[in-house]
Amino acid sequence: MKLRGFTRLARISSCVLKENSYKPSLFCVSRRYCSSEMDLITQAKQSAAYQAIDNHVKNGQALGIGSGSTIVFAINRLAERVQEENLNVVCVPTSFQSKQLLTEKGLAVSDLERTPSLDVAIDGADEVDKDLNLIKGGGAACTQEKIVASCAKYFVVIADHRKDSKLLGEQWKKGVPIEVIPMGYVPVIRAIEKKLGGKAELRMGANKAGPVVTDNGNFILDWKFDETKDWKKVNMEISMIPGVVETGLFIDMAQRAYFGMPDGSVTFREKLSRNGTPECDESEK
Ligand SMILES: O=C[C@H](O)[C@H](O)[C@H](O)COP(=O)(O)O
Repeated sequence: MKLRGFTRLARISSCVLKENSYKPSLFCVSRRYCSSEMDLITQAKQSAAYQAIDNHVKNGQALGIGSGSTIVFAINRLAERVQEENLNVVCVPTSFQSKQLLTEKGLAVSDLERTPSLDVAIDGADEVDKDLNLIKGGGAACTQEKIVASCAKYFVVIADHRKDSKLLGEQWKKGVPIEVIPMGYVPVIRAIEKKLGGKAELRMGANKAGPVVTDNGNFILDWKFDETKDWKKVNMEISMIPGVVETGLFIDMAQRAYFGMPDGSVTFREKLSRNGTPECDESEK
């Protein structure tokens, strides 16, 4: 299978996940995409974002577009491709931020009322574990991001190398973001700490007095946990607490994650189906 000019490398078919990479020396991914003023992390974000847009976006698609600093590069690249290749794509944003960026770039914006079924969703992450489970919500956008990702046939994550972990919590030390209804935030904190231990805190605004308010008018808790968890169970337990709107745990949702590396290469990890073949993004064929 060809990935926009790059040959897919050998499969590790006995594993549930496949690791692969685009080397800068062979493929010049980031050399093509990066400018010298950028620092290495910024370059890594851009390389991953560009690779994902180049591999997964095709004419006629409906796309879910995530939020955060990495997605900015994906939107830039998408706008370039739409203009250069005259692509007809429609984008469903996951936040005010991504809606505004898409609008500024002149890209067609839709919503889940008009476009409830998406071909591909692309989004950043705060951490990605070896099984492609994610922590998201560092920018308080996890609820809309999870809804949009759940509407996509294929969900792609883009991140710099710092986000790549074996286990959740290894790199990301700020805890699991949890969106809550404002009047219930204290009982939710108490319930989480009683059931699961750790410490949950109300996220406070940086340049605003008082708490961070999400695009949905809610608050965000950041739950710092003590040890590695059964994340599927934890996610369900937290979701059951009255007052919880959504968690930033994205369990078993992502099919592929691209990581921009400090040397300019891009690696990816993808989920394989039971017979050892990748869970395909149909548009990639
Ligand atoms: O709420 C924010 C989102 O989940 C972001 O996708 C996540 O925080 C990653 O953001 P960034 O690309 O800025 O690291």
